[in-house]
Formats: sequence, C-alpha cells, structure tokens
Amino acid sequence: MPRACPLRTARRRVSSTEIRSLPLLPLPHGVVLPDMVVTVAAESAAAREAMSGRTVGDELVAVPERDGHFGSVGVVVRIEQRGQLANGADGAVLRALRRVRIGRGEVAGSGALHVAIEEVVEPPASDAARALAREYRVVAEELLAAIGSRGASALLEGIEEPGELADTIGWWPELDDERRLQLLETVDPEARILLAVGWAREALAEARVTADIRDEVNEDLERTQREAILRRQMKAIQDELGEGGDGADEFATYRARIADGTLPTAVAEAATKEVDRLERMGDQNVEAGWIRTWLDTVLEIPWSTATEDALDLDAAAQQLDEDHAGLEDVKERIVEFLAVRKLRHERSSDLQEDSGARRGSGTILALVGPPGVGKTSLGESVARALGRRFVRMSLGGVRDEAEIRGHRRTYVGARPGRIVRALVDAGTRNPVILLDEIDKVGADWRGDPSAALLEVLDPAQNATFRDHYVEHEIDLSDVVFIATANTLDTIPAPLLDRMELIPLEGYSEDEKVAIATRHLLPSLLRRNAVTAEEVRIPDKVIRAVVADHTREAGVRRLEQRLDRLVRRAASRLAREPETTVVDVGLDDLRPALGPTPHREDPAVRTQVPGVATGLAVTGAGGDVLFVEAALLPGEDGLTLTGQLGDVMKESGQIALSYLRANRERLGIAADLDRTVHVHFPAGAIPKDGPSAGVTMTTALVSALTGRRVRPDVAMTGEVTLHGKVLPIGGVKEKVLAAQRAGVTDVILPVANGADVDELPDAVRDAVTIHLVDSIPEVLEIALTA
Ligand SMILES: Nc1ncnc2c1ncn2[C@@H]1O[C@H](COP(=O)(O)OP(=O)(O)OP(=O)(O)O)[C@@H](O)[C@H]1O
Repeated sequence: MPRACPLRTARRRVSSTEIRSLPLLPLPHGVVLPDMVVTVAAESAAAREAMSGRTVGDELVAVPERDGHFGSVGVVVRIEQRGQLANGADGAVLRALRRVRIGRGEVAGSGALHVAIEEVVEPPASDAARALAREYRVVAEELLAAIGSRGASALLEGIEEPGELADTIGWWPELDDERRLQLLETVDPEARILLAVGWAREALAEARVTADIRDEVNEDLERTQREAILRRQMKAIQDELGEGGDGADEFATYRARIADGTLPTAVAEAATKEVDRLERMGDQNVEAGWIRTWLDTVLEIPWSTATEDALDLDAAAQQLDEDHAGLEDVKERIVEFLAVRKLRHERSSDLQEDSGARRGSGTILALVGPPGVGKTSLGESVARALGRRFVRMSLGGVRDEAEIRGHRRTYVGARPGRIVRALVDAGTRNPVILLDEIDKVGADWRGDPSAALLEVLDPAQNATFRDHYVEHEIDLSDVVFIATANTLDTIPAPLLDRMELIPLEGYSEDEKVAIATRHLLPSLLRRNAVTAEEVRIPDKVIRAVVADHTREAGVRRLEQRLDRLVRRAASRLAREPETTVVDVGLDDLRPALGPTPHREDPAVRTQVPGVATGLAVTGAGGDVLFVEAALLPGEDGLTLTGQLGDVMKESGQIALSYLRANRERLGIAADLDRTVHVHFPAGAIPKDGPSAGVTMTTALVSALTGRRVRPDVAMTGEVTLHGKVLPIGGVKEKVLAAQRAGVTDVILPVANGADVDELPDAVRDAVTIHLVDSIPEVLEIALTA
C-alpha cells in the first residue's frame, strides 16, 4: 500500500531548513512520474486555486491525493501551456521534472495551498542497481516486441540512470495506479528498479499468453476460411465438369455413417440434427467448418468397436518375458493384475449388484521409476498380452483441464480432449492407454487437469465420462489405464489412491549388459538392416559402454550409444563392398562416442576435510551428492545452502545439536560457538528429505576434527538427536549410484538390512555394505585416522 500522510496545515512560515515551497496541485486520479507530459484539468477548488494566476514556465508540485490524504512524495511540474480544454474546463499541459519530498503546508494569501519541498538526492547507482537496469532493458524490449511495438524501445536508449529507467515502467498502459503510486514513493533507485523489473516480467508473461491465444484463434479462423474458399472452388469445378457437386453427396455420406448403427442413440440423434443444420447453412458460414469438424470427430470415435481380450495368463507371462529381461517382481505383479481382471471378467454376472466391481478392473497400474527402465515398453507388452490396441498419452506439462476433457464447442478453436483423441487413435473403445508422466501434470489458472483425470480413472464415474467438446457420455470403463511416473512426490494424493504402484528401480551393470545383448542390440541391428553376423559387438565392449559412456539408472542412453555404434558399422558395410564383417572393439569407442564424460569423482572431492559423499534418489534414479561443511568466524549458528527443503534443514539442525551434545566423545576440540556452514553443491537443484542426516553429520565432524572422509565411502541414513541412524528408502538406486561412481564401501542403516538382501549378487560382490545403528559407528568407518 502506498504510504499517505495527512496534510499538515500549520499556519506558520516555512522553516529555513526546508528548501522552498510551491503551490500544491492535488491529483485525485492518476499519478504523474518524472519525464511525463500530462494535461490536467483544474476541476476541484484546490486545483483551481493552485493554478490561478500561474503562467507558462511556472512550477507547481503535483501530489497524488487519495481519500483526502496526500502522498509523502510528489513531482515538480512546469506549466508548458495554459488554456481551455475541449470540455470548457480550465486546464494546462504540464511537464513533470523531478521527485521531491513533501513537507509542511501553508495557505498563502491567494488561498492556494503551498507546501515545502525537499529535493531528493538519489545516491549513486549501486552495481546491483546497474545489473537490474540491464535486466530491465532486456525484459522491456521483449515486452515491446511481444506487443508489436519494437520501435518504442528506442525511448529507453538515452536513459542511463537505473532510477530514471525504473520510472519508464509507469508508461506501461496496463500498470495500475496503485503501482504507479508505489513507484513514485519508492525513492531509492535500487528498490525502484527492482519493482520495475518484477512488473515488467509479469507484463511480459501476460503479453505472451495473450499473443498465444490470439495466434491460436487466428490460426483456426484462417483454416476455417481457407476451407470455405476451397469448398467454393471445388463446387465451381464440379459444376463446370457437370458433376453436380451440390453437397448432396456429403450430407448423404454423413447420414449413412450415422445410420450404420454404431453410435449410441442420443449421439446419433444429435449428429443428425447437426447434418440438418449444415445442410441449411451453406458453405459461406464459418460455423459450417466447425460443424463438420465436430461431426468428423464424433463419427471417428470408436463407440462400439472393440477387440476381444486374450485372457491366457501363461501366454501373457511369456509375452512379458520375451519383451523384458529381469524385472521378475514387476512382471509377476503385472500377471497378478491380469489374473484379477480375468476373474472379474469371468464372474461379472455374479457381481451384478456391485457395479463398481463389475466395471473394468477397479485399479490402475502405476509404474514408477527413473527414465529408461522400461515403463513404456511394459505398458506395450500388457497391451500385446491382452491383444488390445496401445496408445500413449503424454501428460508432461499438461496444465489445462481442457487438455483432458476438451474445450466447449462455443470456444473458437475448440477440439476434443486427449482421452477422446486417444480413443480415436486406437480405433477401439477398449485400448490400453498409457498415461505417461502422470507426475508432471500441473495445475494453474486454466483449471486442474488432475480433477479431470480423477474422473477418468474412477471406475464409479468413468462409464459416463463427458468430454466438453463431444457433449455426450463416453464409456471408458473398458479401457485399461496404466500410468507411469518418475516420482511419487508430485502426484496429487487422490490420484495416488486410485493407483496400484509398481516400483521399478535402476539396473545394475550386469542387468544392463543382459538387456543390451538380449533386447536392445537385436532390435537395433534389425532397425539398421544388418545381422549379428555382420556387426559383432562383444559383451566386454557393451560393458565398457555401460561403465564409461553412460551414467543413468535405465538404459535409454545406452540404447542411443549402441545405436551409434551399429550405425557406424552399418555405414562401413555399405561404403566398403570388400568388408563383410565389422568387429566393434574397445578402440572404436572413443572415435564413435567421443571422450568419456567428466565425472564428479569422490576421490577428488574428499581430498580436504569437511567433504562427505552422500547418496540420494532423484527423478532420474540414484546419484552421489557431496556435502561440504566449514567452520567460520562469527556468531554461533548454522547456515545451510544449496536449495534445501525444510526437512533437510531440520536434519542439519539435528546434526549440529548432536555434535554439541557429544563434543568430547567425538574428539572435537574446535570451538562450536562459531558459524557452521553446510553446503550441498549443485545448488540449482532443489533437495529435500531426511536421508542426508548421516552425511551432514560426517562432513561436520570431518570439518571440526580435520580428519578427512575416506574417498571410497558413501553413505545415507536419517539421524536422530541421540545419534541413532534410522532407515531410508531407495536402497537399490543408491547402492547402484555408488557403484557407478566408483565407491567401494556403502554405509546404510541397519534397519535397511532386508533391502540389502534384495540387491543383485553382482552388486553385493562389488561393494561392501556396512549396516550401522549409530553415528559413532559411521564415523569409525568413514573417517581417516
Ligand atoms: N528390462 C528390460 N528389458 C528389455 N528392454 C528394456 C528393459 N528396460 C528397458 N528396456 C528398453 O529400454 C528402452 C527405454 O525404455 P522405455 O522407453 O520403456 O523407458 P521408460 O521407463 O518408459 O522411460 P521414460 O520414463 O523416459 O518414458 C526401450 O527400448 C525398452 O524396450
């Protein structure tokens, strides 16, 4: 809120410290900022008095007046012109010169109110203000370009001072008066340019959305008009050829399609009405195009076309095995899911009363895991096993409810939502629809797509799903929905409740090599039209690609790298007729794939005391992360940096409190009443969770005692105030990440013992797992002597 102070009208002489006084021109509407030229009507008595007897060249001070209060800052204005305005009122053209603070007021002999003004001396611009000014220039130019007013940016060119530049945001016509007032009263140039940058960015975002909507509308209108013109031309040509193109054929075709008995009665009736309307309307009407699009959509929806389910569970299990190496648990759970479906199907007549149980499967499978672990391809396998069509629907970045449920037909550019489009793509009413990246659905002012998804996924409601565009109920109860997600954190709870979660973890090196030889390579060879006899890639080469040229939880990048090797070999075969076999060896990796990518190496990072190697799970799988701790002079306290969430900050506090309480036992001689700084590098990535507790504590003890952390040790675990180590999630992901980073020893909470038993043998052979119960045990293993 702008600051306002009641006008003080003490009848006394202006004190000598107040520099000068000027007649006060009240501004009940609008705000005048320095450098503006404005026309003002002397409407109120106060304004008339202020202007009476003033001529061109005289100065006044213009001060915003709101609810009988004057602001504390005004602008000195010079009269440029006097005269009558178009409405007969007395008026003047004023040029605003500079900001001044308003002091005491006094009524002069003429009856006009004079106020003392104090010149504002702006401090020299700081570096921060100059940086903001540069930023402002960039944003303002983009803003002007977005509204098609590029030339106007020249106006900013001559303005050097950040404070002056900030005032130009006041010219933006959409800026409201309250903000203009705030701008006027913000005397500090750095604070002012900061405001201007923020508002300019906001205006830019709005202008972009408006431009997008305009483009969409124009595009649709253009398309409709173009279609109308083409139809007219087609008709003219048909007339010329004597083919009697009076459109009768088109209507007859629509009517025949409606009459073929596949549409539900209500839909058939509505469609017939639309054909009648179209027939009456004539091609010139833009609406004709919209009706045709609607009819085409409705007629394309597979209202009653369905595939017959193959419910042979052994065949399904075999299909899943053929398509995927490993993943035994996952495949087993999918077969269980199919078994339940089969039972429901067979017993559906017994379940007549319970419509929820009768319809569909009741639950939705959700495959959750890092990228490239085979979630999409498992979905495809399920479709193949059931003998159903498969459609993938990517939900990444969907923020608009209409994306799911369609736009109403009254909306220009309306079209059906993705669910309907997926059914049309499948061509059957009972496909497998993969809702890809359900964790990336977001909500904003356009509505919440997850509400629409909830309806789609709810067996009690999805038999009567309504798309806004189609305007009729569509039965989705026979669709099998499978969702995929990288993480559960961002999935709204009500959606999660509907889903049966199947976690997929990352693959170990051996598993990756097996997937590559059994699945990826054969299909890559086929795709590049060569055989395994012609292009030979031995296991040791694949292993080297896995270990040195990829660093991922899944096999997506591995597939790309192998594809590059196969393509190079295939192109050699094509170019050199004398070559019949290409043996890809270790020496070929560097020329084909480039140097091995740079790694954050724990051995390098932990060369100084105060750095410990932790393990974390991100949306992309497991990863190592380093925690740095340092002791600084200053007040006692804890500084945590690196974009940490609240839970992580709390575990920092816990670590420090534990150290304070156990100083002697831990051999800490350093003074703990100083500032302790803990930083998580990769500061651009937000991090949260309690599992970095042991890593923080270890880094702190290392910094405080000067003992380095062993370079080959990585750790994870939550810590309590008493130094107990509690269990954490994502053990397999974390251990695999440690192995990829060349770590040989991993410290885990003892309560995670069961997870360790589940690790592949090869992984357990490669790294030594230490199960610990308390911090002293961690330090014993992790710190060097
Ligand atoms: N266990 C496996 N056996 C055989 N092939 C696999 C296995 N896991 C992954 N793949 C293959 O790896 C490739 C990438 O898998 P897919 O696209 O299914 O990953 P995803 O988990 O869906 O990833 P994203 O989350 O990025 O969509 C595919 O070619 C897939 O066939």
